[in-house]
Amino acid sequence: MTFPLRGAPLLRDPRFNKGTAFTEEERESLGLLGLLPDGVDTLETQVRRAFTQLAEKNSNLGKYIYLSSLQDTNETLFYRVLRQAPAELLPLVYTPTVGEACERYGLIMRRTKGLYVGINHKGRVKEILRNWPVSDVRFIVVTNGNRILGLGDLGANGMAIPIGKLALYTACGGVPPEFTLPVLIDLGTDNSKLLNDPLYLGLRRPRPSAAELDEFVEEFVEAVQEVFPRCCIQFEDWAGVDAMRLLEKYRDRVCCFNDDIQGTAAVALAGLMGATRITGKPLSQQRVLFLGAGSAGLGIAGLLTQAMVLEGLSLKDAQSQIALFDIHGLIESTRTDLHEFQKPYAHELPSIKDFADAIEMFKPTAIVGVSTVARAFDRRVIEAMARVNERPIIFPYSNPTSRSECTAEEAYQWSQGRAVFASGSPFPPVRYGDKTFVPGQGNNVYIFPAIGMAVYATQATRVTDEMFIAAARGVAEQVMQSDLDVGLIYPPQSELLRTELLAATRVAEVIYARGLTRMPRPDDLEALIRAHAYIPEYHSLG
Ligand SMILES: NC(=O)C1=CN([C@@H]2O[C@H](COP(=O)(O)OP(=O)(O)OC[C@H]3O[C@@H](n4cnc5c(N)ncnc54)[C@H](OP(=O)(O)O)[C@@H]3O)[C@@H](O)[C@H]2O)C=CC1
Ligand SMILES: CC(=O)C(=O)O
Ligand SMILES: [Mg+2]
Repeated sequence: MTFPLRGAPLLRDPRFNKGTAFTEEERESLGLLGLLPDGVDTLETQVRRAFTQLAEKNSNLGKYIYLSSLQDTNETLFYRVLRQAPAELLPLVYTPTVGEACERYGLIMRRTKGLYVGINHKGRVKEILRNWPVSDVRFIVVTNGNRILGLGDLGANGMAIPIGKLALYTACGGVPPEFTLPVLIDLGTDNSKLLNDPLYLGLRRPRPSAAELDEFVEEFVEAVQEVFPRCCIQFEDWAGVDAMRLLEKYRDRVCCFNDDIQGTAAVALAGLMGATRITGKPLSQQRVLFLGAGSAGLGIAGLLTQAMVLEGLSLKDAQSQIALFDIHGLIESTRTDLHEFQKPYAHELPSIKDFADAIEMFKPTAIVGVSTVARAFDRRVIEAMARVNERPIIFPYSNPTSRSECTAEEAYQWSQGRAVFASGSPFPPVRYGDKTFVPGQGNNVYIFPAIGMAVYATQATRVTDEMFIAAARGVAEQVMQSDLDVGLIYPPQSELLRTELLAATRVAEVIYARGLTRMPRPDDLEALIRAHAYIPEYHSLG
């Protein structure tokens, strides 16, 4: 059978385009003569050229735009480049640079990617989904742009987040890119700066009520079930209250998960598992104080208590070892402004308005920053942690870097090199005394691609918390003593694909054990996962 695409349209198709790597024979048979310079490159030469071009861009946003254009032009080359240097390129296609890309999306836009599902097209969502050129979509990452990283409401500019997350499904989890679809549910924005920006590309209307939001999301979820029946939906960067409500509504009804709640929970759990190997205290003896009590905080608290229960604690005891502190102070039993999902952690504690005071009172072994508030872990906070712990666990998880609750340098300096540290966005190694610490990145990027791969390879029908615990264990088990020796509590990012394929295997074990797929169980799950992993290489099209 002859290949259906030819000539210029083939060069414009990122999935099949090889650019200068089309062979002489392919150029003859596919109508490409004269459309390319004479030289025939190997993929390796193209990779070398791409890295050289990338190095010539003198800002991170410039590098982001370059990589985004590469994705639009030649998908194989794009993923080959990402796979070659994940640790170096993740900060460009993902946090922190993706945050800057979202803030300036109207300006940097070249070619559109993904689907925009606008509330102005209510009643027509199926029609919009059918406009997507692929009929077998397996993964949608969907945001409404209302809580983009820690940057707040960025409206339709939030599209860069699903695009970035799905690129990582492929780069770090091995999910073939043709099965992925980034979606922006455009409900308008309350961000007046965007509404007044002539280059803003989203719907210019205020955000709807929660009831209207729910009704439109219901139409979307129903439409996905009909148009893409094998699709798993990943909710991403919704405002906390919406995120919690939608997850509760859909988690048992369709194949879906919320990355900010469940993915973040699993990466925090993996981090704590790594930290226990340094501090010598098991999970069941950890006391965790959160700054921020939204989707990420409550997600982590929930999964952590489940993991503590698996270590033998009662649910009540596990919950008593967790406390949350939000914009109004410590969450405690006399507070009358709490959401239902916060109440299990509203213990009989004094009313405290200062985070460092809360540390002195609660004596946590770990603090987790999911508040979006830059520098909230100040010197007093870190020193308080260092006073009540020999090895204080400090996790400033807010993204991007500009929202991090502290830097790695601050955590190590103010704790005299005793902190066990990981942050949502990356920090370079820190020298303290005669030791160099390598800060880990406590980011759900260690988890969602692994969940995606496991769901894809097994055709799972649901995503459960138990699968996230398995993913966390799968990541934690790959941390080497040599990593811990330099303070690194996650596997190195240079090995992300290998790490996530193994974590995916652990998740697949749960999927089969719980009957969450109708597929027969193969003997070798690791081989199943490996066989499904996308490899960025050219195939003969002649
Ligand atoms: N590292 C990772 O993998 C991940 C990191 N994150 C990051 O975590 C952060 C929060 O995300 P998420 O939980 O989804 O967001 P939410 O909006 O759901 O929650 C934010 C929470 O922080 C609280 N908060 C705001 N200001 C303060 C303050 N000054 N002091 C104390 N608490 C405050 C909010 O209180 P109130 O509601 O009362 O305003 C709310 O409880 C973001 O920066 C995000 O990028 C999220 C997911 C994954
Ligand atoms: C990492 C992530 O999902 C967030 O910051 O929202
Ligand atoms: Mg997120």
